[in-house]
Amino acid sequence: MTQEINTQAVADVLLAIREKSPLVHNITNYVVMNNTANALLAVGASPIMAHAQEEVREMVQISSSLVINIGTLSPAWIQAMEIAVDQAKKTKTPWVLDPVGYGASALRNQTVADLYKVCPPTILRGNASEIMGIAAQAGAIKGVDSTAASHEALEAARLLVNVWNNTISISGAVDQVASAGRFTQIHNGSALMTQVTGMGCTATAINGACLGVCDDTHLAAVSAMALMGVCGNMAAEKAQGPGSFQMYFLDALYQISPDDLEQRLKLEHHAL
Ligand SMILES: Nc1ncnc2c1ncn2[C@@H]1O[C@H](COP(=O)(O)OP(=O)(O)OP(=O)(O)O)[C@@H](O)[C@H]1O
Ligand SMILES: Cc1ncsc1CCO
Ligand SMILES: [Mg+2]
Repeated sequence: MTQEINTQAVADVLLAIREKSPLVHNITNYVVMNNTANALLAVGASPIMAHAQEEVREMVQISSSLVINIGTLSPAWIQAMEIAVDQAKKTKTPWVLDPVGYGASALRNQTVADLYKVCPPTILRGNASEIMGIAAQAGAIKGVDSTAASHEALEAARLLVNVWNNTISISGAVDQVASAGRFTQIHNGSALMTQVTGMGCTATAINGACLGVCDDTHLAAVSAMALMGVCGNMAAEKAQGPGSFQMYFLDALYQISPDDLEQRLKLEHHAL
């Protein structure tokens, strides 16, 4: 279902998360496991972190969405990710991929390719370099500039949307979400977010929460980056540095209201 993308629609997604508390199954990295579970709880979702091959099918079956993050890979985890994605395909559970560090090693590149072979993600959420790397691998663009700004990655996202017909979310100073025919920019956030590890991974987890309550994948992806950005603005007003920013960010996810979104959210829409 395609819905109009505006502040009210984002507020409705937030309220639905708080009302339904969707179970979000995460296979994520060691660095951010605690931060992302706390972020999901603060926004109103229910996190479960589980990566044993023996149980991931059952976890996907009872979850509203699946989040896969390749930040700290090992062979057993990769197998578990493939099993979980296979189960998500069977149960039509929406899933989000965070291709952390794509392009930095053959293992990361191969893992992403193998997961795509099982089933392409409902939402691909990465930074500009990662998205451009995946587009280059898919043959969609010619080369990768590792210092790519998110506007340079938009063309890569457009081509990936054409190949896979899914939603691509590119984070950066301005976040950009691209789906078939639609492209939304989110002008919020704070530079302090780059000084706390795993804010991108947190964004990916929040995408999982939004997908758990919203069938419109573009609206879900925009809502996630809107919540991240506005909470980033709220936290930055109080923080004295990365430590207190992390604390205030978590509080902002817990406290954020439709009014806060109304006052702060800056969305911009374009045709893709
Ligand atoms: N310069 C900036 N100004 C405002 N917000 C920013 C800036 N850079 C990043 N952000 C915000 O920080 C969050 C994470 O985005 P980022 O692009 O840093 O992800 P990432 O590179 O995947 O991070 P990581 O892998 O380290 O977790 C997003 O919500 C984004 O909007
Ligand atoms: C620092 C780091 N290393 C692997 S994953 C991760 C968290 C940010 O993505
Ligand atoms: Mg990242």
